[in-house]
Amino acid sequence: MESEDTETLIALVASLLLQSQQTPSQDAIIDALIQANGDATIAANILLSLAPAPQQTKKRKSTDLESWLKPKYKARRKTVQDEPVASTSATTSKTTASDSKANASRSCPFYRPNGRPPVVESPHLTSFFARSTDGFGDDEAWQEAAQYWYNGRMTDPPAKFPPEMEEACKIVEIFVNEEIAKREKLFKLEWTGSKSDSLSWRANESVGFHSDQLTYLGPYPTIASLSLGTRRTFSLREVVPTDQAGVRSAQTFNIPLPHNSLIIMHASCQERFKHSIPPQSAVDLFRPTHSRLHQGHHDTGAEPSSYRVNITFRFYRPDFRPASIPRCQCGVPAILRPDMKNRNDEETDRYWWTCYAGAQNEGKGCNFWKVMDMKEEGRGPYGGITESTVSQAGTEN
Ligand SMILES: O=C(O)CCC(=O)C(=O)O
Ligand SMILES: [Fe+2]
Repeated sequence: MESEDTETLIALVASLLLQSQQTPSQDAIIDALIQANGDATIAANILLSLAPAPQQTKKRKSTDLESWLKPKYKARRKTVQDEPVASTSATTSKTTASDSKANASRSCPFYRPNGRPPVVESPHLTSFFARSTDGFGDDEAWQEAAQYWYNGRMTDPPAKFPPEMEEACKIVEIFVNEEIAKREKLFKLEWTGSKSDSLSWRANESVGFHSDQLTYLGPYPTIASLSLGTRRTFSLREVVPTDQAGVRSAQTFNIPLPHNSLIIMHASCQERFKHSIPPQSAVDLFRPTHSRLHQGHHDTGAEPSSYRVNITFRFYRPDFRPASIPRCQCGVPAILRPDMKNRNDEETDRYWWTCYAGAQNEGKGCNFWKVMDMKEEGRGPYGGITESTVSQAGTEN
């Protein structure tokens, strides 16, 4: 029994119950499996014999779970795929954006992810905005790309930047480009300017350790992230390459993000670090300096609150335009991830295109996996945005 995979057992019990149209909670299934000593058929029968009554979810002592299932159960819930490498890849700053930007975000539609995302546990509300037809001229391809924001799930077209966000975006762009210009080291694969085509808005409790997917951003992106409201901590953890694993351990940097601060994840941050907003049992209440009244919404006044809004600015690169993104057998755009564990220098960097459909299908995707070949795929050139590209990216209708 111990050799059985917990996930498989749970899935087996659930499938045995399909006919009965019973959908017991995962805890109830685990409970029944414990009672049945790991036999899925017996566990299913136990659940079937229980009327849909409260006993069904009755929990055993946690020590049972601890001793028998917890290690595997925990692994399933693990929020990271790789283990924790080094360089200074992020800068923070107080921004000049005013509190009114928070007001703007309150009018946004939002999406609450259903259930538990399989890779990153992130209890937050999130919404995505795309800059009005800023997708390089005439097509709305970037709008389509943005539709896959929610864990690979196709959604309605994203909202366009409201005027307040457009204003905030322009302030952030100037600031980010000044910071990029100050940096001495430029990676060969990085772009030397940044223009934001998309905004994602999150009202967070926490976000698990992850590196942002590079699908439409390409390698070595610059990502700027504005924090409004309650101060939280931004954790940055190195991913130590496999060949250095025994030699040094991962470093974690904890960076406070007070209200109205901007953190810039510079080129190489997504390749070498994972970031998170860890859960906090106690937070300092944010005391707004003025009323947060917004048209059509309940006036929350200037009451202290534990609310935090994060607005992330991303530049969708033209050489990663949606039409050029490979689709897997599931018909969903593949996602681009760096090989974080096997990178020692830029020359040997590798990126993978992989199936993302599983994020919406209980982990069941296809086996699509392909190393990105920048040359063959016609991507680049890198090392800078030409003047004409900048102005093209900046075209607004
Ligand atoms: O809330 C934050 O500051 C981080 C959000 C984040 O990591 C993301 O949107 O990818
Ligand atoms: Fe992120």
